[in-house]
Amino acid sequence: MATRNNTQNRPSGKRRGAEVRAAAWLARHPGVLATPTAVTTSVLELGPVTTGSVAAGLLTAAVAWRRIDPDTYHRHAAPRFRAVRRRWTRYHGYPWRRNLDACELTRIDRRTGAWQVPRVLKVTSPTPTIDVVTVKLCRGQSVRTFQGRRDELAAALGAEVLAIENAKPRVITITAVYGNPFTEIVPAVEIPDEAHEVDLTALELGDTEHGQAWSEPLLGNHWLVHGATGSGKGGLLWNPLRAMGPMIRDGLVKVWMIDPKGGMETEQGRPLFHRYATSTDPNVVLEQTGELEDETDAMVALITRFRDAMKQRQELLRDQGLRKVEVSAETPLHVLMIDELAMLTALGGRNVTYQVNKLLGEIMTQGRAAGFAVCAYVQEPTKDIVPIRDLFTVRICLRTTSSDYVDMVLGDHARLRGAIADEIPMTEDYAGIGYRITNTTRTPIRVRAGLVTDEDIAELVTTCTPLTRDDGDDPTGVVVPIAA
Ligand SMILES: Nc1ncnc2c1ncn2[C@@H]1O[C@H](COP(=O)(O)OP(=O)(O)OP(=O)(O)O)[C@@H](O)[C@H]1O
Repeated sequence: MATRNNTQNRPSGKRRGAEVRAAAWLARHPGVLATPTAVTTSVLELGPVTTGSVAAGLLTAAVAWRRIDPDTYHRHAAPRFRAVRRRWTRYHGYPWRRNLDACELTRIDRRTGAWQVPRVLKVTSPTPTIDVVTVKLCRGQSVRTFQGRRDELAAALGAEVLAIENAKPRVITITAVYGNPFTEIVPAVEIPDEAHEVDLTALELGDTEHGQAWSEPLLGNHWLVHGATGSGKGGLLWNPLRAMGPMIRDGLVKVWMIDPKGGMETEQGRPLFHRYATSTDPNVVLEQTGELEDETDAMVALITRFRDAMKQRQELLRDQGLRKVEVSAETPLHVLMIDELAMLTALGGRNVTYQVNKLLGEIMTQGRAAGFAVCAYVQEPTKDIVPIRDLFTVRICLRTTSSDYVDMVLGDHARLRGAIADEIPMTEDYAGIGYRITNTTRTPIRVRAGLVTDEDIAELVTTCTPLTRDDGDDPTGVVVPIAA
């Protein structure tokens, strides 16, 4: 019985007629028919002059949009124009068939003898150097067929690197990266002269691959920065400090720095910090009560104090009937920076892990309106290390060691949309390069942080060390580490 059914369901071995195939193709590409039809109708009905004027008007509008507001143009219009152009020039017709054939990714149907070419369903082009191509496989192919020919296909397409993933049954996405848009080092961001020039809702960090300034909001946000060792996380610690330097100097921003990696990265900036704790410097642990027994306690104590300060601020706002803080010398923005959160949450022991996660959860759920922000830097973004991951509102993914980490940091399907941070080469030419996701369109954008040298940090310390020091006398007698 089964055999008979199989025989009945088997394809007849005959190809569909050419006119049926042409109709199916047109149904899949309605624009091919609709565009010339619309143009012809317009010429016949309105005349060539009016049609030409409308076309010229649309072109002028696009050019004007690009000139007047390049940000929104690059976010909304450019990816669409680019995707259409690339679809028809790179991923269609003869060039596409020839490339796949050269890589042995086409098939000959053994019954009909028809040449089968995996069909492009969709092309998106989130950035000028990244295309994401959704492809329907031929029967008998799998994602592994393509993954096995990845290098050959990259070479045939002229791409630097490809990432190939399953999207759904018999459908894959090919993310093609065409070169490094950052051929030159981006310098450290400028330190503004005065506090009023600082915009806490758009702190500059470097460049986007569109050649524009890359900024992120800190006020009302929490940052998660992920990158493998040597990926350039330092730039995302120092550039924001430079961008808000005058506010630190004038006491409008207070930075609480925790460096569980022994202070190698942050020691140079110590005079800038309102509070400071490292894992190795016993001098920063002042024990008045004898409660602080080791460096880890000092770091946990510092987070506790940060939380307490937030609670006090909440009370103040409640008393004043305010729901949100206005940054001022009386109510500054407090920023807790933790360089390598894993040292506290994964490696600090069960008690420390529990305390730190609880404190951070409390701070991050309640601190935004009160003017308390957290910036955490991690090499591994798994749930063990960052269980409170979803509370971070700004996330940046530099070079990473695992493809799984990309979605953990940037959100579901970020890698499918083109953020292949795991394919960023492990060389210094690519340090500081990573991806962020735009909140409006959810498309990934490649960014590069400014390179902050020791001289740049020294300049920051010289020009922006706070004018007055608040040594933080604590009525409880627990003295947390004090900078400088
Ligand atoms: N934005 C950048 N542009 C160019 N080169 C950079 C940039 N950032 C860092 N680098 C280079 O990469 C090296 C490593 O950077 P960095 O120390 O910031 O990495 P990291 O991610 O903090 O590493 P780790 O986690 O091991 O401390 C630096 O010494 C510098 O030469």
